[in-house]
Amino acid sequence: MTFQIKQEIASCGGKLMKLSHPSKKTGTEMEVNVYLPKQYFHKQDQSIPVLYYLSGLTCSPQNASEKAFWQPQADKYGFALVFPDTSPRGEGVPDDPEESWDFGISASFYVDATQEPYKKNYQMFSYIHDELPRELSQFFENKGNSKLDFVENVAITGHSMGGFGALSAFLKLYPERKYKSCSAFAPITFPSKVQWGQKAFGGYLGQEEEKWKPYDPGHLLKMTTNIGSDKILIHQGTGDPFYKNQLKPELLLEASKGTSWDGKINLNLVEGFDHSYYFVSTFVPEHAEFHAKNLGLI
Ligand SMILES: N[C@@H](CCC(=O)N[C@@H](CSC=O)C(=O)NCC(=O)O)C(=O)O
Repeated sequence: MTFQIKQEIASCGGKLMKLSHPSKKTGTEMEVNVYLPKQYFHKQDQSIPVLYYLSGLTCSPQNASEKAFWQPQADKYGFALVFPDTSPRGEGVPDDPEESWDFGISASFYVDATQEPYKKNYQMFSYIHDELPRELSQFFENKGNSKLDFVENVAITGHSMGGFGALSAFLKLYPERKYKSCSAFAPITFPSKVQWGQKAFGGYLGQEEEKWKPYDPGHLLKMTTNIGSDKILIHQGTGDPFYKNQLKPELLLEASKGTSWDGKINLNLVEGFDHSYYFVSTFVPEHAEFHAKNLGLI
């Protein structure tokens, strides 16, 4: 299995690679964008770490590649970026029976579905955190002057549904500390408690709430122990139309009380910002610095 290079675009000091590959996990062709920072093009002594960015509902790998302005930050610190897709797509992939944008295609919630008809293709957790990093490592091995580390020295972030995906994966895989750091922009923080999450978890995982807990940051905080000084960085705009009914970061803080994550969630409520990429791009430099520190770049 390998990647097809759909497009290579010079961007900032590096290059954005638009790739696609057949995924065993989803049974579909998956698109993914990878930004190679300027450091990649000059021989490095150490492997270049990778930041994974998970996008929100309705997105493809293009939204953040075009509008989040991560690329100058990747060049500044020397990390690569991976922008995966938000769901499987294509012929035969089941979508939302209600034809809404909050479930189905481009709304996978990054879980491994257990329910019909979704379980065949919606294996996004395994795809993103296992298959994709392995495949990217193989593809980039022995290419270019520098090594890229897609597996070990990695961090994760995301926006909205993708913010949830980042928190969920960080905490779910925390015992092995797969991701060195996690941040999120306007994430869905406690999906079991809000309509978007209940619909998605119900559809992909079934109606039994117990089955939702292993993906829900609000529960995962209680199921995994912070081993030291790890912090989670979150920004949330107060002018975001989804803030009070779907995102609810205060619920996550409440859930962290009395756990090893108490005081470790750095929630920044930012006055007036909405849910758009104007908001995301404003705070990308702060998140980039946070991850660069945790990836040992500064
Ligand atoms: N189409 C919807 C709006 C959908 C939306 O706001 N999507 C966000 C993520 S929401 C949570 O996951 C997004 O990132 N959109 C892409 C973009 O480029 O802004 C509506 O009609 O309200």
